[in-house]
Amino acid sequence: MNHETVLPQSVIEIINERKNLFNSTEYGFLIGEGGYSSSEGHIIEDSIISLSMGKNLLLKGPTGSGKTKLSDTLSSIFSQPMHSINCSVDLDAEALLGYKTISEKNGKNSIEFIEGPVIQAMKKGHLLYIDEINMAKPETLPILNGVLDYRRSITNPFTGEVIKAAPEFGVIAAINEGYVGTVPLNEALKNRFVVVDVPYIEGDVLKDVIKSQSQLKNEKLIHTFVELSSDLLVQVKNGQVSEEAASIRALLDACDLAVYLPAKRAIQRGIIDKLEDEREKAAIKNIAETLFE
Ligand SMILES: Nc1ncnc2c1ncn2[C@@H]1O[C@H](COP(=O)(O)OP(=O)(O)OP(=O)(O)O)[C@@H](O)[C@H]1O
Repeated sequence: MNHETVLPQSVIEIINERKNLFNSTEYGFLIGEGGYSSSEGHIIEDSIISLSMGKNLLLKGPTGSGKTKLSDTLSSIFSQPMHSINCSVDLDAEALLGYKTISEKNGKNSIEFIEGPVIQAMKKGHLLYIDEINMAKPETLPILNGVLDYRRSITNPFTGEVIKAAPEFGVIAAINEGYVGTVPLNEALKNRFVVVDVPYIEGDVLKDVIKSQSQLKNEKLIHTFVELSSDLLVQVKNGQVSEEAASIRALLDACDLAVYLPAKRAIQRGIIDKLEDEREKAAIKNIAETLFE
């Protein structure tokens, strides 16, 4: 069975309201194959409602849990292009807002400002996706405080231009708490978002995601990979292995490889060898030995 999420009437209405802001008429009410899937319907519903009401959305979940997929799905539901920022310690105001450059026109040099993702998304009324927001240096992001609160505006420090966001502008950020290199998100910044947890999917929903996103078509193997994932999640909950061991991204890699490699070798390459801790690796190898021939 394909798990398509039929959006509740209230959500369809709010999308319809919001749609009046756009020219486009093309968007899907069914989130089907290839889109974000979850047995917890509230994840998609709450995200849509929050964005529709002009709230900033913070997706919180471990690596490979579908945060980017959910953002892409929201972008297609709203028929709204998305501008992305990948945060790192090197992220600076220029990477967010844009930079000045010298350009030549009719033999004359002039200084031109190339708009960055924040200003483009604000002016065009697009979505802004801020990935790994807790990887940025704490002093960099406060520049966005005015963009993220009721003011929805910023004074571009490079040009002096005051930019007021178009009404349909929306912000989605993603955070992977506890991951190496992350810093706790500044309270004032966190306070400007509504938070939606994005956990790893399990069971039939996971089976459908494997079927639609992996090249693996062998039903029995797919079933066993779903069991593997469920066992890994138990180990994560018991603190035996780190959260990323149960990443859906890694699982999909292993499923793909299992089309051509024996399953245990596919798991070694796709899941085990991505980890550092020898005890963790041995624990997962052990589970794989018991499940796969
Ligand atoms: N619930 C889900 N529905 C559909 N696809 C999913 C889901 N969870 C994970 N995936 C798939 O797993 C892979 C990883 O997902 P994605 O890149 O969205 O994770 P992420 O949470 O953004 O990871 P990271 O924190 O490392 O950036 C993608 O191929 C995505 O399609």
